[in-house]
Amino acid sequence: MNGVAAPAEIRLADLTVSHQRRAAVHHLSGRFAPGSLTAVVGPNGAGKTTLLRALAGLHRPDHGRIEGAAGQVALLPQQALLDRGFPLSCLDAVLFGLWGESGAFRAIGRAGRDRAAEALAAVGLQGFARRPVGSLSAGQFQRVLFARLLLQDAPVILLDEPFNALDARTAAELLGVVRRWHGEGRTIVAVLHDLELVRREFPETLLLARDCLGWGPTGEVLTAANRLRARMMAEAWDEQAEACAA
Ligand SMILES: Nc1ncnc2c1ncn2[C@@H]1O[C@H](COP(=O)(O)OP(=O)(O)OP(=O)(O)O)[C@@H](O)[C@H]1O
Repeated sequence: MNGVAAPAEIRLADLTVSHQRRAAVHHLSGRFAPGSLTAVVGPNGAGKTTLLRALAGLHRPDHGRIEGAAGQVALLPQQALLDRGFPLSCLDAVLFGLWGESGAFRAIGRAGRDRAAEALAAVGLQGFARRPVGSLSAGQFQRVLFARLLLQDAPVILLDEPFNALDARTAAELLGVVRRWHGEGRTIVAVLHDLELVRREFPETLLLARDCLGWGPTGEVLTAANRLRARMMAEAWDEQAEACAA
């Protein structure tokens, strides 16, 4: 990594995270080893996005603890959850990545703007600095969000459905960026639905169905029996059930 601190181990201890008192992640314990590359998979509503947001410090646990993540993490949010209607240039969108360094209301100097332009170029968006993000295709916008992660240069990178709805070329190029981050020793956690991709590229998998159904080497976790259990749990979810009191 370019002078970035090595990632610490991230430990989850009996973690429960809820929305409106309904548990989305339920008593989850385990660890992301430094430099590991982990896929988080599971049915719709399994708590995957909620877990990533909790790791990023955006959602407070109801119960249990997350250790080792504070100050280390950069998050790629799910594109479908972002509003692109506001007037913002690609360069400014990338510069948001420097907020942690500069503070929200401090001027960003020439060096920061140069780094943002370099990050745009690194994801194939030379000449896009002034383009409004609202005018971009889904693939171009995802490249902008990856450029922002490049600028953040964090030891731990959280990716929420990073390749969803992308053309094959963009997906392959952004996968190349993820491989490079992994090669640099960063810890990477990615929410994914494409199990072929997970089997091919991700050595570790966490299978979530609000409860943890498996966390370890991908081949051992993504068994037919575990996937069936995840589907059955999803079918049985009681959306009115409240978070357990423990
Ligand atoms: N802001 C919210 N307010 C209320 N409930 C929420 C909120 N966000 C998520 N939930 C609920 O929490 C549960 C887990 O949602 P989450 O988005 O974490 O699942 P997911 O595994 O990422 O799903 P998907 O694969 O569909 O993106 C779902 O039942 C969802 O409806």
